[in-house]
Amino acid sequence: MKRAIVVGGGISGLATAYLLGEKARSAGLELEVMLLEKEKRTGGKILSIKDNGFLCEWGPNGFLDNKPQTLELCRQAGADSQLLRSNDNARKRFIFSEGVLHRLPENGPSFLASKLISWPGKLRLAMEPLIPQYQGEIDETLAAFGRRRLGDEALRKLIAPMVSGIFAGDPETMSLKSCFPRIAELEAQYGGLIKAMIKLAKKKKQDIAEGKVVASAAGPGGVLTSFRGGIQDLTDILSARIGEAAVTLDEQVEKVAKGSTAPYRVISDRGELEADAVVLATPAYATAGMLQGLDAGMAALLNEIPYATMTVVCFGYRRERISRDLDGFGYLIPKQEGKNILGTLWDSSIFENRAPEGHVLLRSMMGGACFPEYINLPDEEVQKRVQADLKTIMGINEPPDFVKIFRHEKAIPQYTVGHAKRLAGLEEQAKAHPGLILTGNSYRGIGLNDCVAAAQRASDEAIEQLKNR
Ligand SMILES: Cc1cc2nc3c(=O)[nH]c(=O)nc-3n(C[C@H](O)[C@H](O)[C@H](O)COP(=O)(O)OP(=O)(O)OC[C@H]3O[C@@H](n4cnc5c(N)ncnc54)[C@H](O)[C@@H]3O)c2cc1C
Repeated sequence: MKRAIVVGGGISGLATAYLLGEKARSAGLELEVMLLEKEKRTGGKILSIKDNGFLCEWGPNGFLDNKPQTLELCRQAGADSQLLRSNDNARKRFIFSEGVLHRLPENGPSFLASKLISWPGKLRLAMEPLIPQYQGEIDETLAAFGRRRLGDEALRKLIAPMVSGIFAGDPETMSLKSCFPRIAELEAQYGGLIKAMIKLAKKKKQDIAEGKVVASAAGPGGVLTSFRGGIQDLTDILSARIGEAAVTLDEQVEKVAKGSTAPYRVISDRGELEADAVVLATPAYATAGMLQGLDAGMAALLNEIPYATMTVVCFGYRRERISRDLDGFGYLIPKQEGKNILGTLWDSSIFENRAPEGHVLLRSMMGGACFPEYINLPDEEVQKRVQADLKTIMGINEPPDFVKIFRHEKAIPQYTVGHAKRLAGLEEQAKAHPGLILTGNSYRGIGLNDCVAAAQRASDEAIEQLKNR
């Protein structure tokens, strides 16, 4: 029997191990799949903590249903009946600018009526179709792209908060084509974003008229989806499907070397195992450590991928303590506003059952690539700063009734300028190691959907290699 070892039990590793087992079965391939995880639990960045009736997400709080990957995996693993869609009002998102929470406009008329962007800023945005298409060779930053196509104000108030909301990133360093490849493609294909929107809307209308199936996700980003027990249900279900015997916890892989009876030897703090295929679903810096001896060139490229820090601050309040409505998803804050937090998610408005009866749960994010030093603040200082910001932004004068603070020293990989070149280098060098596959959020997308899509590709590649061995 052949053996495949998956290292790392976050969503990427779990999805890869589960899919590998399923694909091997349907291909009639006799395969032992093993997953090694260094912590005493699976889930990686996914962890749903229940305390005093509150459900606090340590990392992600869901995935968007406008891409099919995670939904499809849930269906395949028999987890779809337990899915929980976010409330409809979670479509309403806000930006805090110049002392006011502005609703993020969703269409042309609401954009014109919004006071978020000034009239000169709106005029500059309206000129977008006249801006020539990018002809440069260099990997453009998100900031350069935003300034060039949409103007400085849109960059500050729309693009930068979005980049901090998704990547906890700094638009001045992040690569457009690596972070948002679709946007780069739209400019290349249609000559501009407004032109692309008009053409795509026309095509959608035509498709509907011709009776073709068209994605019907509510809102431009789809519907945020989780589980009643929190997003950890997803990784718990996958672990259970893979099977207790195949998942080893508390085992830290130290090295991947050439094997003697099989192509690879996986060396951990517990011993050694030989494998026909190895999938490393670990963060880039951890993968670099494992590959140092086998391929120093790959390790060097992996070490070039930086990570942003993040502090997640959960505050629970009795509902009557908050005078404003919490009808929405929450808000993001442009850096120029000089606040401590990057934004706040109104978690108990997004999903039911995130707070006990008569209470609300707010989750604020601090740090990111723009404020790396915040990770070192002690709890009392974090709480003081978040309270001060919530007072100015939401008018909450009282201290919270419930507090939980989580720190991620290496929260999210940053796809900075040069990321695509690094990936091309890794791909080239990986050709020397057939059956050694890298996956996870360090490469082609950090969303749960991206991790599951990458797991599909990794499991396909592993099956192909195993069949040919
Ligand atoms: C605060 C926060 C909020 C987020 N919000 C969202 C959201 O709402 N929606 C969304 O789609 N995405 C969100 N993301 C991104 C998403 O959570 C991650 O990209 C995704 O969970 C990463 O999964 P992964 O399996 O690739 O990596 P990880 O979850 O980091 O898993 C890697 C695993 O490898 C293990 N490991 C490391 N080294 C070793 C070793 N030597 N041996 C064995 N095991 C090892 C680790 O312990 C870990 O379990 C968020 C991220 C953060 C930090």
